[in-house]
Amino acid sequence: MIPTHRPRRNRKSEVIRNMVQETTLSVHDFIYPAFLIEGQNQQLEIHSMPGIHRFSADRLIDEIGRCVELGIKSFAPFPSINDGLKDRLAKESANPEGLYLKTVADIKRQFPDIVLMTDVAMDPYSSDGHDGIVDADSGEILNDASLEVLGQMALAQARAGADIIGPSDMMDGRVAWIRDILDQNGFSHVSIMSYTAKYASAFYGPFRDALDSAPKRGDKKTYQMNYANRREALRELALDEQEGADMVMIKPALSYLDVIHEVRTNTHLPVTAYNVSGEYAMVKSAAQQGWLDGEKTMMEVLMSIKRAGADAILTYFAKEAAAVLHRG
Ligand SMILES: NCc1[nH]cc(CCC(=O)O)c1CC(=O)O
Ligand SMILES: [Mg+2]
Repeated sequence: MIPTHRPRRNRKSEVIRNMVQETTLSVHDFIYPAFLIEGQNQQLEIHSMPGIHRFSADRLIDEIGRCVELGIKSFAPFPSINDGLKDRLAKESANPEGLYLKTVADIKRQFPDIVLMTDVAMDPYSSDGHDGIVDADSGEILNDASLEVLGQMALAQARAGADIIGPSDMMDGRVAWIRDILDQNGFSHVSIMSYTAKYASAFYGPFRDALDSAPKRGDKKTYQMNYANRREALRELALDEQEGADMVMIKPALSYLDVIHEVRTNTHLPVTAYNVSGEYAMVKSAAQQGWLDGEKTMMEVLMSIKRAGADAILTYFAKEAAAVLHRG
């Protein structure tokens, strides 16, 4: 029997393959997460994230300059805060003279046209290493008391020049709370990209190493989602839409492509995905062993996240992938 249908005809040359390609990847899709530390002229590689560094502010500004040359225009900085500045209420998070907010303001002064997305969560500044306030007796993460802290943090970030506020804390009601505080204070132009479906994931390990932000006791399962659940992501989506999120995010990305797809088909908002530290580490470590082609795997990973339905991707691969895209 001779086949009457031959899908292979649409794959017979590179030109035809490109003609019928359904999904594309561009440097505009990337948001580059970056790690900030105290000091001057510091650039320390993160052991579990080969090729990714923790930069002092001056070096981070140089790094952003290099990325801008490659066409990357969106950045998500995260601070590593000295232990002496951490406390139960994460007070340092709203200090306009602190490392994070001063650097955010500096970056915006140097690069007024880039987009800076700042992180709202207590963990980098919390002596408990949690995203919300920990009740000293019960160990419970206090939702509504945390909103006060998160709201002030978001407002301070907007004052420092943030373009997008990225609440990664998973407290209930924080999108509406932050939206209200921003609007009341003249920041109605500042966007919110909600970490809408953020799962309690082992893939955050290298990030917590980089920032020394792991929980001191317990885990994050009472606020981050159970990775067995997909419908719950749609409930979080409906709430974030109602509360005024401008964009929604799924995190992590690779083990959650079904969630990305589901969210994509259930919202008109832009959908983003966070290709997290552990996902980066997996590819890098296998590539270092010579077990995978690192570059090809990277491009396949990023394309798959777009194919699942993401409009943009937070990824540690941004710089490397931009170089590949430039090469063509
Ligand atoms: N607010 C915490 C936060 N913000 C971003 C990440 C992880 C990102 C990554 O792994 O790349 C985490 C870790 C966590 O929830 O413990
Ligand atoms: Mg929520």
